Amino acid sequence: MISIAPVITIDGPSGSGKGTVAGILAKRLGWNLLDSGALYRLLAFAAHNHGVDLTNEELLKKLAAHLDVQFIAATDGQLQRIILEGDEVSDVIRTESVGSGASQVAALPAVREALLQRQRAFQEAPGLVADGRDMGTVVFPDAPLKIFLTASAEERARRRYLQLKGKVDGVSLSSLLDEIRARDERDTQRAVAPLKPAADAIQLDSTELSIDQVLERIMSEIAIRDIAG
Ligand SMILES: Nc1ncnc2c1ncn2[C@@H]1O[C@H](COP(=O)(O)OP(=O)(O)OP(=O)(O)O)[C@@H](O)[C@H]1O
Ligand SMILES: Nc1ccn([C@H]2C[C@H](O)[C@@H](COP(=O)(O)O)O2)c(=O)n1
Repeated sequence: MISIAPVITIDGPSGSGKGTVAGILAKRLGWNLLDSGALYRLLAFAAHNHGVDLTNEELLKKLAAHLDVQFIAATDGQLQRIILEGDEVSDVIRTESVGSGASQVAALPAVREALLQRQRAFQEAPGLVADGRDMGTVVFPDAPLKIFLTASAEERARRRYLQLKGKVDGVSLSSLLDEIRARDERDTQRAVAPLKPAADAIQLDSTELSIDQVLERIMSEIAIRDIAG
């Protein structure tokens, strides 16, 4: 009998806490992790390095298909590391400008198609926690547990501000709020795989919840479904 590794999908807008929660959950369950947003960020970053325009769908499709990237799993006390063309880029791809570039290339159908199989290849035993925008709707439509994590734009900008303050020069709460709203607009309004909850997703608003409270809710959904052994 072929057994397919179970997938937990966590989709939602920027700053809702998907990446944080997915990382902790994967570690707790001992499962694999797919940070799908990192793939779009890596593509935007590589395009910039190679002088490829973010509207050139044909060249971006080729770049996406040949992206030389390695994800090194988190170890005790260390987050997952990301290597692009031999260089560690774990931090440099996290800026809001790379995020905005990622959101632009992610709107191109040929780019999404080129990255689809690469994302599905992360579905390996004993299981996968995948976070992004279309994990539950397009990439893993049969996942036994789908979470759609949200928070108000103001709270998400506040979280991002706290995250970047002291690390990045010139961050302001109001410009972060503008950038988050612009990214929400692009990610929800694009024609292909827009950000939206899957019909069978559990919607969780984390505006008033701590990270631990979000995890607790998800752990109880995992227990109800008995999907983590
Ligand atoms: N429930 C929460 N309460 C307070 N802070 C939170 C909560 N969830 C996440 N955070 C913090 O908010 C920031 C953004 O979280 P995270 O990067 O996980 O969001 P994200 O949804 O993955 O964003 P993106 O899609 O842009 O990568 C981090 O500093 C994280 O620690
Ligand atoms: N499954 C995904 C993941 C990400 N994107 C796009 C849209 C985001 O604005 C951008 C960066 O993602 P983040 O790292 O902030 O989660 O990438 C997407 O379209 N589909």
